[in-house]
Amino acid sequence: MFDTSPSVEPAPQLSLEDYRRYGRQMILDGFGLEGQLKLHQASVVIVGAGGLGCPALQYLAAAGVGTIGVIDHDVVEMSNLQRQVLHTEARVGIPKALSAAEAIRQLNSHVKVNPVTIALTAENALELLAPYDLILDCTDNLPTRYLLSDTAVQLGKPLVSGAAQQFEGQLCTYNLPLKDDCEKNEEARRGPCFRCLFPKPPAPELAGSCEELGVLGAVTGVVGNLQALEAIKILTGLHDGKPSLLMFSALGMPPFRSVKLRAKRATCPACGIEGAKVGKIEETDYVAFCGGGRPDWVAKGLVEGTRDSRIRAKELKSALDHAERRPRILDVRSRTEFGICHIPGSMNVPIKELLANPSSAGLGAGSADGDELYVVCRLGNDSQVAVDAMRSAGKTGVVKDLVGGLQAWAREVDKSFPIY
Ligand SMILES: Nc1ncnc2c1ncn2[C@@H]1O[C@H](COP(=O)(O)OP(=O)(O)OP(=O)(O)O)[C@@H](O)[C@H]1O
Repeated sequence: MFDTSPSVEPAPQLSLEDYRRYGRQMILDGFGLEGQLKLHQASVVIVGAGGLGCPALQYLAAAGVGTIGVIDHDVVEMSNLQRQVLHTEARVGIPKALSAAEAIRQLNSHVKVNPVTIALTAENALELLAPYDLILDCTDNLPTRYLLSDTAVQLGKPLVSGAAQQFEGQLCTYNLPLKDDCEKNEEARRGPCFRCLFPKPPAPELAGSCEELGVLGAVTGVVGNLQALEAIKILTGLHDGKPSLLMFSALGMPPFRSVKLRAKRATCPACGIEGAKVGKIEETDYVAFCGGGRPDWVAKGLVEGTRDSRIRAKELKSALDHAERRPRILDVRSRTEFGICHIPGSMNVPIKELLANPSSAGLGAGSADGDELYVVCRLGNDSQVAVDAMRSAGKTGVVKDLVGGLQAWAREVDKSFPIY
């Protein structure tokens, strides 16, 4: 017997153009019209429109995710174009969130894009992330990673986190809704959070940045694409709901390895059953918690109360030209680097030596403890660590570090300065 009763047609909610555009993925087993409609109704927020965020955004927009938020406080620079594939030469200097939004509109005008051009901080994270179903961590610093994880736990949302450096990358979804778990408790039905895996941040000297260590653009492309794929699988129900940590090494054979993750840590202060009240972690100073150099959204003075310990390149130039008593400059790079180039009249105390004895640093011949002292390095990270150490060791008077280091000096003050 054939079933001759009329089939119940789903109310068509996609336009004819949508069927043409998304047909190749809609014919996949397990995806179908239903999968496309789920993407259509979904909202995803991407924090960081850099090396990971650009490919992730591109594939999520192309796949037809209905609403996409893009949060990034930085502007496009020429050195970004090697891997941040949504930005262009013509958009150097404009905010990355706006540049990415423009690229997405050109790719898929049906996607609703919400660009946000300020940094995600403990003060605004709940408000900025709450409207979305799923969060992508495409950032490059530990304070933001802990902040995103804690906020995702608090909001009960999955966090697809990517990382890439040099030839290597990592992918993990935190707070993943589990499928093969019959626990009744909603909180227990989620996978581990970032704090479960990394209860303590690594020592600052072990957490290098792409700016310092380099990264191959295609590596961020691989990880960013995997983040988009993971998000699509979760949103359409194709994900197996088993948390794992995927490691990628471009030079390894095989290049991919993955480890299964166990349940969340019972004692995790963010999400563990025995921890503090779930999702109610009290952390607010994520930068202090992680130690080390401040991320650029703090360093550039984008957060209240951080400006007074820093000086910009043009201000330093003016202080050197006009001060009655010439301020001293302390260069904390290695002796080799100092030998290549330095601002005339600078003293050199390499950062390691300075940290071993911060109380006497900066006191060159003929100087007094209260003199103005400006600390410089190549990029503006070690100089912050130096200033913090000197202050903690009781140094008084004006002690500031140069924002963006000698690279900023070469960019903004002395174009012929031979910084490498
Ligand atoms: N708290 C934050 N809020 C918003 N965006 C963030 C935050 N932390 C980092 N980001 C953004 O994440 C992105 C990380 O991408 P990536 O490391 O490729 O870029 P980059 O910082 O421009 O690189 P480089 O360090 O080489 O200059 C950056 O665009 C950065 O501005």
